[in-house]
Amino acid sequence: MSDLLKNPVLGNDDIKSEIDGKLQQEEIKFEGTSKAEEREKEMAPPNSIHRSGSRPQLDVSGAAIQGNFEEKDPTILLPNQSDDISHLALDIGGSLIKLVYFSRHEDKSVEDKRKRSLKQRFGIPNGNRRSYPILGGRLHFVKFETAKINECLDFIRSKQLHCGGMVARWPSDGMTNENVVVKATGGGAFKYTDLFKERLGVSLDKEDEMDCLVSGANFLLKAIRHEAFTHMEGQKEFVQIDQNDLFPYLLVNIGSGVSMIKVDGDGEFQRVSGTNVGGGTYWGLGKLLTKCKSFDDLLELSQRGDNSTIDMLVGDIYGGMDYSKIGLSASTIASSFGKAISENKELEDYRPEDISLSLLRMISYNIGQIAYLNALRFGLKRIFFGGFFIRGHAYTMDTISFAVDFWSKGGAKAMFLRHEGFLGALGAFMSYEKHGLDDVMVHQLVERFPMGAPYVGGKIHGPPLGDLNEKISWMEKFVQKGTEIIAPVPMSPPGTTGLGGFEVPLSRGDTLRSDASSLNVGVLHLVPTLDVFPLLADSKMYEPNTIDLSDHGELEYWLTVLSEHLPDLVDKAVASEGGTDDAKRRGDAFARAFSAHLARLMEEPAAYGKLGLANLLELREECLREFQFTDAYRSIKQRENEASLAVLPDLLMELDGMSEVDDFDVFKERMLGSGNTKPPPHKRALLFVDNSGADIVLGMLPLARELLRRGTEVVLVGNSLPALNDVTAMELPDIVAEAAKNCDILRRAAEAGGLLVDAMINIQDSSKDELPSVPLMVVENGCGSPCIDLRQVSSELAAAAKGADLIILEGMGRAIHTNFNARFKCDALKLAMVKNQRLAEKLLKGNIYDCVCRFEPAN
Ligand SMILES: CC(C)(COP(=O)(O)O)[C@@H](O)C(=O)NCCC(=O)O
Ligand SMILES: [Mn+2]
Repeated sequence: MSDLLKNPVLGNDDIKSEIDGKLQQEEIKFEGTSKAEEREKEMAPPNSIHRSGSRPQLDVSGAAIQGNFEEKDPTILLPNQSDDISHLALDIGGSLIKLVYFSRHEDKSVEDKRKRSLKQRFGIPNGNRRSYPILGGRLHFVKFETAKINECLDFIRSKQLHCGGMVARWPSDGMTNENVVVKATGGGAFKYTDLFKERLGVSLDKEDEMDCLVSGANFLLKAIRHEAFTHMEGQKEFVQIDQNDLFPYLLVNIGSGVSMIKVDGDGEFQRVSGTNVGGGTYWGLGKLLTKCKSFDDLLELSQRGDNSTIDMLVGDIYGGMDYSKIGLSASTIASSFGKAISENKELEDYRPEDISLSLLRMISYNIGQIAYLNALRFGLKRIFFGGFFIRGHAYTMDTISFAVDFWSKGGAKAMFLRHEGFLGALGAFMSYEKHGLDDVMVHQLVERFPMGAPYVGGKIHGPPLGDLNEKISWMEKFVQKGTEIIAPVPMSPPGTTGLGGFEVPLSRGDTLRSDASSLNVGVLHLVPTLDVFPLLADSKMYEPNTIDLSDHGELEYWLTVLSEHLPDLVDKAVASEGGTDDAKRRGDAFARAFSAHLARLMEEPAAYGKLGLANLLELREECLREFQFTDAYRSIKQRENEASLAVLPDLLMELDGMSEVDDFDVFKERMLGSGNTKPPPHKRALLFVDNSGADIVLGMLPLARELLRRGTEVVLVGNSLPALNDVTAMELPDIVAEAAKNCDILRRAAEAGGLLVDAMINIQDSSKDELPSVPLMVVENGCGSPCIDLRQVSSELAAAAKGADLIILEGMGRAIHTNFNARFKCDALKLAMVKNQRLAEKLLKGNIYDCVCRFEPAN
């Protein structure tokens, strides 16, 4: 099916950088429009990323009542409000405060003529974004120690999370906090009511803890693709939950104490059991026995422990033998802490490490066992474990998993949740009447992992980061201290507890993570305009990534490739911002941040969820944007486009002079037919374009022209945000307009597609009396990466796809790294140059710079 050919036109990454004008930084302002903002609006690509300014402020200019004036509490819209305004919910537990807040951003997408004409053509309804409730923004997850509640209050104040959200109540309470009510659950919601009123002026609206745990868990399991995972013998495996087959399940929440809840549906549950031996027990007893100051220290200690010095093992009783008749190996714990009774030792004679591990195993095993017995009692196959006791700690999870596996004889599996500690807080958030999350779909959520935000799923330390400058300083500080942020190093095999039965861990220390410093929780972006690409043959089975990074060798290889490319990318990024000192400082911070991501992923590949190469490449782009490099290749792209446009007329002449277009068997037959049969042209082709310059101008546009000539409508699908030298949807109309000056076919089609509205002035050979042409259109794909995950594309692409019967995916990122194995409902052509020797050999049995042309006709 796959042919390898040489093609000099596709792909071009070897381009030198050039200094470009620096983008002015965003200014937060209250009224009017600053020059900086006007400039940014002009330059911002559709749905451009938000550039966070300093502290969020309310801009009440232009405030207007939405809906009925007679209503008691009408909604007031703040049209000029441009920064984070949040909804906040809290879970105040005995040990930790968990906080979930939502920040909404101004919709910066530009409704230009191209978009208006697309909307008409594809029947996209106006305002597919609900004006209220809030949707389109970010969900943040933050935690604090309850003992340091003042830090939490400072954080809320500094971010103004207590200011009541996007709506103010009319008319009496306006923008003051007086009648602002914050949803809260957990015992602290009662205990700290007065403190919140005193310090922040807000009232805590108490929500039932069990209600919250269940609705938080249900939301996560339905809305996040890789939320649940199993953890056995050090191996983490993500589990795809079928939304329609979620219930019933047992939810085990391990906080200070433990609740076991049988969940039968949304809001349908029963607390069937629990145990008072939980996280508080581990911490409390551990503190007394080891003098450890914190839970995390205690957990850390356990990693160096050997519990056999203190636990009584089956072998201790049976003279080193297994008790195989009842399935107990010699190394099975017969009695936790049991050795202490027969030895003439005092507490000081035991190592704190051993005590901590013994305690951890005792408690985790006990919870796992009770959970399984309850699952058995109610015939539940699935058990999900949450709560901050787990802390992503490999040993804890392995111990719980072992207990469930052992007692169920392999019939039941323990599953864990990435947002383990935030179930209650999320549930409290869900209890706001209008939060907009009720019917969020998996494909509308994108998780991102911003760097430099110690409060975002990170360790509890330092003041909240306000702006980019603080973030950069934070990165610099870490580097100076030589801690945490380290360059990628050759890695050891993925961590394993080597549990292999309920035995002494074979490996510990470095390979066992306590994970207290990185909770593996990112920021959840809600993007209501994302859709599943409707032409996927089977969206449930679709896997965008071709290369599986769970293979250790692949992971190491690609992390090294990205690490080696970093200096060159930083040079380009800094040059794209004028090479100023500020740009250099940001470039440095970006390099450190991205290196830290790579180091983190080397250490724990599944830290950010299921990892594929596409995620890595996207992470790099996101990281660039985080440090305000909005388009590192901007001037390089421009120069390449200009150079290519200059030779386009010659190429078109050459192509027109050819008797037959270079082609391959099946595609050729589909396009040109054989013998006397002339196949009908495709109705509409979607061309997923890739790079700027020769790639688009001399490759994809001439291909589009051939299709148009045959009467096929052409939709050019470009990126929503810049990524490397990829051409964006915003840039395409100008490129097409330039190309159209040399080509009637392109010109008429672009005109018919609404692309040339403003750009028709200099057309040299326009004749007015031509027949109307099939249209050439441009849509954005919803991505800002060199790869594309077709489960999450823009609504305009999804709409355009509905009438398409040919898909052309072009470029290494879109056609090889992702979608190489994707199957579609219609004809699909995958074209790419392979710019990596190893990939060329392994995947295609070819060589670097070979080109792939893969044609897969519709079934
Ligand atoms: C980043 C890319 C996917 C972009 O390729 P494109 O999609 O533009 O063809 C590709 O250049 C890539 O995989 N680069 C790393 C390969 C290497 O340098 O070996
Ligand atoms: Mn590209």
